[in-house]
Amino acid sequence: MRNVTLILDDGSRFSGKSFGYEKPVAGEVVFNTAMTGYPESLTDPSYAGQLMTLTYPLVGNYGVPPFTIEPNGLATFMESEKIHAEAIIVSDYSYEYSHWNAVESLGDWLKREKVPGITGIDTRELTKVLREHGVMMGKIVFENEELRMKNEEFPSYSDINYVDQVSCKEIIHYFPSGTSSHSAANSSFFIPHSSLKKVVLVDCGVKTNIIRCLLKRNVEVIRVPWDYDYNGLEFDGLFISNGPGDPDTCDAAVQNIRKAMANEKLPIFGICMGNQLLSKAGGAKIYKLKYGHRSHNQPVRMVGTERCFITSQNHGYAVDNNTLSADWEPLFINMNDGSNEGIKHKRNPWFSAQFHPEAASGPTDTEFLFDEFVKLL
Ligand SMILES: NC(=O)CC[C@H](N)C(=O)O
Repeated sequence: MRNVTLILDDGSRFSGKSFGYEKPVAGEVVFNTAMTGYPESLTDPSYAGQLMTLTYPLVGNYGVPPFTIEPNGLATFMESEKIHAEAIIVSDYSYEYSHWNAVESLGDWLKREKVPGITGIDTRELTKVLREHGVMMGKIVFENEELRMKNEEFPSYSDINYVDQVSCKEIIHYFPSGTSSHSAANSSFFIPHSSLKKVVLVDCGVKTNIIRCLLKRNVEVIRVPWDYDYNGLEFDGLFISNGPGDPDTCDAAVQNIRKAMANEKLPIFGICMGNQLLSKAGGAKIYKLKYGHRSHNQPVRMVGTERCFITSQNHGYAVDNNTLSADWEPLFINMNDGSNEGIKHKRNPWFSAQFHPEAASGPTDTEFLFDEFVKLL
């Protein structure tokens, strides 16, 4: 097992061993405190550009499910078509695995997808450093390659438009019957008539379980590239997806949402990046959290009620509640740090959640938000 060093932007170093693909990588080092869910998290496009540290110490013991694809083109058990995180950092990788649905080990999957995995890292100490300092860039350097990497600059996470890298490049039309069709984004696309409600899904890096949650509610989903102007199409609702990176790099999406808002009756629902882009379209500002929310047990309160939900989360930016205009109000608030967890318009059917109601992985307690959206269509 090759020795590796994780070097943070502030100079801190952590030594470990490689159990994945051997390739030096750099990215924003973040931590996730969930106890399970590495197949879903690794394939969540919102982790693009990030080195994912898992604080739960024992990782890999339930292996990896098969990468089977459904007739509609969606992966059965994964959240996208490949691993998007730059690397995974764990304390104690389990070489043995056992699970009814496992077909390979985490290490073999990482090697196949050319993604580094490192074990033997004191993830408790690493997380303490990130909590004190805030998230920072880091690189994984392999033994005997230190010199080559030494003078390489850390890229700046917030300057890169990761959404553009992970969004679909063509329009994909999904039907609840379990099929799909593709059209080039520059063709004159029209939505064929059917009796079902149609949702345009702005793909900033959508997780497949969001598409599954919509299809399960018997709506057609028209998935479009993040910067596609869908405003000439005929549809019943607009959905804005999760996605990686800084929402300030996604201006084209914000402009299109603003145009869509000319129709005050059009239902709009956003998740995570979708909450941030809807907020920006409404005039609010976004800031970067010190170390983000990445876990399965983030408590949020529905504003105006005493109802609290345990949610699955993965975000590093947040909407500044103080910058919401008079037409908008917070819909959910984080019980740990008081930050915004969703917004809603006071008159129009427009709302969003900073957390993940589709879970995958994590608790499904807030999946009812999809029901609320579909009822509005
Ligand atoms: N999962 C997401 O959509 C994350 C949104 C954004 N990239 C953030 O980190 O805040």
